[in-house]
Amino acid sequence: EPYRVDVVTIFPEYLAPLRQSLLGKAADRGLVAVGVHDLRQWTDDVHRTVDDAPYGGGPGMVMRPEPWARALEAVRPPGTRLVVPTPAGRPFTQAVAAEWAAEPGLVFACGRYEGIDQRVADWAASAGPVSEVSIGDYVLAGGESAVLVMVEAVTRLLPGVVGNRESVEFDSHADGLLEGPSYTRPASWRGLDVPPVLLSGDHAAIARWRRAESLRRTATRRPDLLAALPGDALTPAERAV
Ligand SMILES: Nc1cc(-c2cccs2)n[nH]1
Repeated sequence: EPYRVDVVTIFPEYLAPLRQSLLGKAADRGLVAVGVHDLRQWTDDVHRTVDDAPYGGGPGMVMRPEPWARALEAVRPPGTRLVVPTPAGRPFTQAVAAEWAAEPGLVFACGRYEGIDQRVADWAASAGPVSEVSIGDYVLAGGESAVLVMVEAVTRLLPGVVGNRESVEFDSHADGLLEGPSYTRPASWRGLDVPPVLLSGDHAAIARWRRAESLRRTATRRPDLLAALPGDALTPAERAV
């Protein structure tokens, strides 16, 4: 029973990468099943209209509800989470990705920046969970790029998709901290040397050094993550720094 991902969009060709590389292998191995659906298939006028002017005025266009309801009724298995990318959404985080990876699958509704008629999300809630999520505080022209991001973040957490399980468990953000620097050969490169501890073979010292680098980088680049850590995440010694 592969993890099922369905995407409804007016730019189906934009989602072609979902069949490539990391996801491609996973799809070939039956771990993930991807369906991409053109919203216009569910329009009923000769011009295949999907959007209209916003009630209350304002710039841009809003996507009409009826084509969306028909598409979702056709595509969304009962109980499956509907994900709606939007700059006005709750943050999509590694923790959210892990939660969704534990479910049977996802349906994504790709809207335009001005949005989809709100009644679609309200109506869809009767057939399963609905998550309006943001992948960051910047504005895209449409949800398609956000879907590519979220599908990659979620499917790489599925068992068997990423070869080396450890590399997933030691991701940045997995322990709430940023990953520190990585190095490989040569030991000395253009006058720059790899930190000697990494060549020492002293695995306890290496683990300590890596933890310290991770904390330092998190404090420097993402103090917000540090503040959000649970009370027992840092040892008293680490908190004192
Ligand atoms: N995080 C985020 C999502 C979006 C859009 C989703 C749909 C249209 S624009 N912009 N930024």
